[in-house]
Amino acid sequence: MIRLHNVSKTYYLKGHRQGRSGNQGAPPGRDADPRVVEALKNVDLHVPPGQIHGVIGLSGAGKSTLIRCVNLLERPTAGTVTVDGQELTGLANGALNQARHRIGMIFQHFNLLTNRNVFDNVALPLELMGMTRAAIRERVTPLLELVGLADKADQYPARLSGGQKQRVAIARALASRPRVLLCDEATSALDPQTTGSILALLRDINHKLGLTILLITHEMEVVKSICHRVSLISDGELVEEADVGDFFTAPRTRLGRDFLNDFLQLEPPRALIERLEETPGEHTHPVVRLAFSGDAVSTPLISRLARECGVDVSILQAKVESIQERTLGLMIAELIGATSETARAIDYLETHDLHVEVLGHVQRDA
Ligand SMILES: Nc1ncnc2c1ncn2[C@@H]1O[C@H](COP(=O)(O)OP(=O)(O)OP(=O)(O)O)[C@@H](O)[C@H]1O
Repeated sequence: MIRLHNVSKTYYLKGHRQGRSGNQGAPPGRDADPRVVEALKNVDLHVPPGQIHGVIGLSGAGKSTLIRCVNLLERPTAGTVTVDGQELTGLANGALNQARHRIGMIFQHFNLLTNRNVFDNVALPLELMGMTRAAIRERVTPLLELVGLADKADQYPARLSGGQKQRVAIARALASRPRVLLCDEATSALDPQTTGSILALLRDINHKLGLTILLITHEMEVVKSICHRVSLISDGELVEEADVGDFFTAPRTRLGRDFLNDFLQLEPPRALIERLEETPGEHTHPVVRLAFSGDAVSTPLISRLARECGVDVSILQAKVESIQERTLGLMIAELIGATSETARAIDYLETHDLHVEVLGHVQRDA
């Protein structure tokens, strides 16, 4: 439904004269011109119909640029953008405006018109499309019901809460019956409870209307609550992409692990971190992070480790998370035993579908 192929976006800041700096396209490094910002670098992204896809990254990573390239609010410097089978990067302005009717967008700060009431805010895109007042009413009324604001049609934005404003923005984004909804940090200005209700609404819309949703966020809670798939962006590049359950079980990049550890607050105690050594020694035992889902959650693996591998397990931290339909167990533990026994224990865990990450090794008698 959404396909970005080799998309790059470079901003040339004031003072830079394109084509004369001599380092256009130069790899970033000591000679890179600070007036040239490579906000996106060769991004490939595919979001199939009906998927909720989250892009997460730190501030300045390129999230906003990425989502704005999808409806060409920002025109990519290179690469192609295809939405619903139509290559937008190849369209002239008139055709692009038509194509944009199939792409709704919501923003962090809602972007409502303060001098229009709720009904008229939602009606605006339809007015611009030239629809009659009667047809507009027929379209807007059920949308206000869908977002739970049927009784607020005559209110002005100033008298609405943040969550209600975002509901109006969602109804407005849906007015032209888009196939795709882009969400630019849509819950970042909302408190946790309101965030939850807006995410539930987005999930509901995805389900009821089969709408494909691409969202950008810096909040793992958003990814955990509604995304099917997640991409990580760092310094303009997509560095990791995974199903959300797999990402929470075993992120593949350092950035992914940092996001996850920050979110889960599942780190070994500080005193232990200070004693962790990277390589095993003669008298060390491993400290591991275990992630398990499915049947493994309810299997008494820890007692079996003791019985079958002769290894004692000292649990330092543990939690169970629900990632949509999936239950995920996470644990930080020391495996105490002889080197050959702890190695066998790790093998045993891996063959029982646990993801094992060795965080380091500590001296046995320390
Ligand atoms: N219009 C612009 N002109 C010049 N540079 C820009 C422009 N927009 C973004 N940038 C730069 O591009 C890079 C990516 O910015 P972008 O806003 O896409 O990141 P982000 O991940 O959305 O960050 P945040 O979460 O803080 O909004 C940054 O270095 C930013 O300074």
